[in-house]
Amino acid sequence: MANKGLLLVLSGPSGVGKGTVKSAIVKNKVFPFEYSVSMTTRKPRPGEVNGKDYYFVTEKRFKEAINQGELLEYNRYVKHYYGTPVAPVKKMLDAGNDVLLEIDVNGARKVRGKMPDGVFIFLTPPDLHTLHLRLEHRRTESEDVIMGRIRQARKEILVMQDYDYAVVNDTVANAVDHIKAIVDAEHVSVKRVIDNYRKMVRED
Ligand SMILES: Nc1ncnc2c1ncn2[C@@H]1O[C@H](COP(=O)(O)OP(=O)(O)OP(=O)(O)O)[C@@H](O)[C@H]1O
Ligand SMILES: Nc1nc2c(ncn2[C@@H]2O[C@H](COP(=O)(O)O)[C@@H](O)[C@H]2O)c(=O)[nH]1
Repeated sequence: MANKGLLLVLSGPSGVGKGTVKSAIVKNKVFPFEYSVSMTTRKPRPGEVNGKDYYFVTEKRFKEAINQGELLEYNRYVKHYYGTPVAPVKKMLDAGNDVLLEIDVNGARKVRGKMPDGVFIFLTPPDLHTLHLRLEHRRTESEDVIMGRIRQARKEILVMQDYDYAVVNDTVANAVDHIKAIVDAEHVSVKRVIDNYRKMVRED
């Protein structure tokens, strides 16, 4: 059986650039990974595709997913629910693929509790003013929602200490380079090599 893939949890405040950095990694083929598509009750933004960016569902369906134990974690974030379907994540990891979760800090804390072997990366803005500007320039939320997200960001930045790595997204190229270095190092961490060795011996 294949060695298990790495669970990569990329978290950080809304607007810091998680999606942009993830897309740059994919576009430039920096390293291979499978993306965990989240479920949400928010409405799709222009250009977002159901099943690719998110599974866009009703609140009724989301609550059913919670009750059926379909989610690894979920959170209510500024008026909407977001959650990670557990089955595809486990399947992709078991197949030996690295899996990337792009989730908020509350969700990341819950994943840490369930899957402590994950690699937890906090993407941070150079400063809060820059974060505010990025959310404004993105033009996907009203000023009201942006203010809610900035208020949330002030709290979120304080939990950076619970992460394994902090990466400043000053430029996308820098952030991508740092994340690549982290993933490369994690692949050869002694803990991971020993875990895989033990698995190999058990299967022998
Ligand atoms: N390094 C950067 N320099 C300048 N602008 C950036 C940088 N990274 C991202 N941006 C811009 O900031 C905005 C927010 O980025 P993005 O949507 O990727 O954030 P996010 O963290 O995924 O947000 P959310 O959590 O709300 O989905 C986008 O308009 C993006 O183009
Ligand atoms: N706890 C979770 N948070 C998630 C998940 N998917 C996305 N997110 C985070 O929600 C906010 C808002 O996202 P947006 O797409 O509306 O801008 C952002 O911080 C995302 O990272 C999830 O499955 N679980």
